[in-house]
Amino acid sequence: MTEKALRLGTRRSKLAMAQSGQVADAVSQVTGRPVELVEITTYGDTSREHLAQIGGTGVFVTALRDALLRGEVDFAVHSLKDLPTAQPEDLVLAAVPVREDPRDVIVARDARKFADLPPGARVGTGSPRRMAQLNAYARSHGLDIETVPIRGNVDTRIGYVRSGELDAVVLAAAGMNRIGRIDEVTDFLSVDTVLPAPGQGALAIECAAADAELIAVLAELDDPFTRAAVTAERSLLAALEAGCSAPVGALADLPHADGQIVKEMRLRGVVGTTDGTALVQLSTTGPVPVTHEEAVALGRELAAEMLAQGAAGLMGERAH
Ligand SMILES: NCc1[nH]cc(CCC(=O)O)c1CC(=O)O
Repeated sequence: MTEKALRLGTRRSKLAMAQSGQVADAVSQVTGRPVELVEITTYGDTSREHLAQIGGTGVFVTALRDALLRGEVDFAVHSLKDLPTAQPEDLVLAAVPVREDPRDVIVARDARKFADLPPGARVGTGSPRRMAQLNAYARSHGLDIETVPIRGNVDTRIGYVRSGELDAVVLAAAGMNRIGRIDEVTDFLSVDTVLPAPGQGALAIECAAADAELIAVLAELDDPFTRAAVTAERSLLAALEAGCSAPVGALADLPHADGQIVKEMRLRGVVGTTDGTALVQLSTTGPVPVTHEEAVALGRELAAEMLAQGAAGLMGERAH
């Protein structure tokens, strides 16, 4: 007797296929059912226009969500940092698995560290958040670098370094890990230097709100701490009224996790101008949130403090 396969909708990119494959294995384990990958092409995969012009990374998500809503697939896996903060009514985040390394990394020529890049170094990134923080660090440490806007998948981005067109590119550690290319990283950027995007390194497993049976099994893959952390980070992003391409970094973690039981969660947030001349960076701590509402409140609280310090003015036209 063969059980009917669960259908997992996925984008075709190397990163999407890698993370969908890993989740497929985990779901197979907990459900005892085979999982079949269903490839879905999104507008973001075929368009060459700059992401900002086609409405941010949300475009990657829309086609998957449409397939879920039409019942063509049973569930989908997203990079949490690419998910818009508004949750569609008929879909639920059934699981947020344990987060991987949230840091940004660089892949640089001659195995360079960020702080050792030669004068005039050209550093590729299409992310205003990365530009703002790298330029701010460079200014305060007397580093002479130029950030260069690029887009494209991981292969394309690393290709700019291999061809000599750029001295370094910035990527997410989690993505490099998932596609098996972590060995090519030449420097892991401390979160004290560059706060990651809200939700970076975490995955979201989404399915139809009506599919109670599937929701119940997917819940086994949920990590409550990761979920609380990314909820606080995304609440901050939403309360700043910023989109996924805004220059906003956020990370919720445990302040002193060295072997002790920690009851406090720290939420850090940053907003800045892409040239790095102005940054608003603040943090707050609260009891480890046990409810969704507590995590949301922590994010809102920090956003209010950041707005009081002029955060809105630094986000420019990207604020909406
Ligand atoms: N914006 C694309 C994207 N979405 C998620 C990841 C990496 C994996 C993750 O952060 O979970 C990446 C690539 C990158 O930023 O280098």
